Amino acid sequence: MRALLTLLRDIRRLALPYFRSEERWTAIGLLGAVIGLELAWVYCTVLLNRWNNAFYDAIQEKDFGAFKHQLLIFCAIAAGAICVAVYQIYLKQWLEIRWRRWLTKRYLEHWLGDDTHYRLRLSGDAADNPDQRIAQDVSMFVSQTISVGVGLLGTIVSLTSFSVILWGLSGAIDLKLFGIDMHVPGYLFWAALLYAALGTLITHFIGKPLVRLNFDQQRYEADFRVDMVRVRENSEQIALLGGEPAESRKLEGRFGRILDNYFGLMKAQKRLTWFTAGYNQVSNIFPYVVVSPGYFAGAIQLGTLMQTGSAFGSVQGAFSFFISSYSTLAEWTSVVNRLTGFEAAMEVAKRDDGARAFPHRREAAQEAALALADMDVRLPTGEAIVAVDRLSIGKGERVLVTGPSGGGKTTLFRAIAGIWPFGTGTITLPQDARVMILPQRPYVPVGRLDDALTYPLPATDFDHARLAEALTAVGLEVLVHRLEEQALWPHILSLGEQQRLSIARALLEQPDVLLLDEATAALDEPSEAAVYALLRARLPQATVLSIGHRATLNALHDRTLALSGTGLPRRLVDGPAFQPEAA
Ligand SMILES: Nc1ncnc2c1ncn2[C@@H]1O[C@H](COP(=O)(O)OP(=O)(O)OP(=O)(O)O)[C@@H](O)[C@H]1O
Repeated sequence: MRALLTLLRDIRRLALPYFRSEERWTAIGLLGAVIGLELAWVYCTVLLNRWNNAFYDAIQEKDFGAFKHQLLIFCAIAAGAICVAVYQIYLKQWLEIRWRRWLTKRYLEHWLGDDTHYRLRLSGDAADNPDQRIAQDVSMFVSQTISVGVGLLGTIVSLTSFSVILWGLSGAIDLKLFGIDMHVPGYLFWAALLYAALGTLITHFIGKPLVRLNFDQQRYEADFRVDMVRVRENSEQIALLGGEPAESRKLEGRFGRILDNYFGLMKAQKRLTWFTAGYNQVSNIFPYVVVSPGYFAGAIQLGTLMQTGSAFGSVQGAFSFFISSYSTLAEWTSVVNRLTGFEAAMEVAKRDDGARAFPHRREAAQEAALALADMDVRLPTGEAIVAVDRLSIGKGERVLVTGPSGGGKTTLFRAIAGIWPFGTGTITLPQDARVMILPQRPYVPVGRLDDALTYPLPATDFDHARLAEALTAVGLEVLVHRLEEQALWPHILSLGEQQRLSIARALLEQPDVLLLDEATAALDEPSEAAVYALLRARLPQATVLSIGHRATLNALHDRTLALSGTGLPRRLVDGPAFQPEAA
């Protein structure tokens, strides 16, 4: 019961925001229309039920005139029912796609805002496969919420209408139970209720494992898909390393989980279908078995038998809503659980953001380009890896940061760039200073080269001549005529070319603080020196902090910082470049 209440609360929390959003009037209007059409559908079935009585009476009486008249009435009811069915599906789909558009946009904003996507990755497996949550779960949630919600409403209305009809058609019955004489009015209604309640209990008992199995199935499918995308993205490395057998083993393992779970699903579904299919078959005949004694005793006409049978079927069918929709409900429950988990994980990631460990203070009167104070950079496990007591770097200064591999240099840069949340301390920058970080392996999006060059700004923000000039300055003049070409640039460009491209990006963006994390490591030494000379010439005001291991970098910088000490945390101090001990 507690689980049901939690589920209902989760559904409400996921569904309500759309109906309170700026689109609320269209949303409410569409929902109202869909509900109205559902009620119209129930009304058609009530009319058909009444029609049953007159139609079968006409047959029994061999009254051809009445028979023809009833056929005409049937055509009118059927025409109405067809229109209702067509427009209900159409408007339902309309509501679905609008709701999905709104919810997808909202999730994308949450996921991509405040570095949440990165923080979710840092926090591990809290929300597996966000892509699947946004692409598939949102769609399933919307369509299933509408169909289950409207279906449930239709069922309740249908139940009420047919219960009244059935109660009116059904006489009272006198029973002797446990030696007590009982007078049961509307006994057919109670018979339908008992029949359906028993069925529902058994269905729930048999079908319970489906919720978990559906949840896992979606997760395993997504893991399998993501691993294949990784193979595609790293196909060159895999081919070079001859990693195909390893990948194949891994993918087969992933698929094995899908398979095992699917077998579980099949077995659970089979068990459930044994019961529900049998139940549905019995349901076709059960009402007539219950009502027929009255007919054979001559108490009721054929028309009344047919109408009562159909009303009984409708009441029992409505009571059995749970049975007929169990698989959908199970799937819906797992979708709701996945989306709730995703929202909760994003909330946690954002809450970390609220208590951001490294507040970036912006001060108008700040003299230094970058000041670090009392910093304690930590790993997600809480272990401190880098400490900075007090450090001030002047405008235009070129600083080389050195230290042992794995010492925490990149992590320190992440903290300065504002994306690393673990640790304490203060980072102070001038009011409008722009910070840009260039990693060793730059992100080069697929698409047009000019968009890749100016990423994340659109290429249209720059004129062609400027882009061509930036490319030429970094030695990529051969690419100038391909600026508008769409291609898989991350696979086409060598790592050195990608590093040059990202230097060109920095020339265009003109940051105040430029962090180079081994951003020129793929270039030969003279080319690297040329790039640093270019940066000095083109960005003379920019403060440049570089991480690098080459001794030649010393001469290209004004100052050197080193991570000192052997134990953790290592302290960042002014001093000679870190020298690895000879092995
Ligand atoms: N997301 C993360 N989760 C857990 N540990 C991490 C994460 N990122 C980095 N680390 C760990 O932090 C330590 C420092 O890593 P970092 O990349 O900052 O080192 P580095 O000094 O830049 O190394 P290198 O010179 O080899 O590039 C490493 O032990 C690394 O495994």
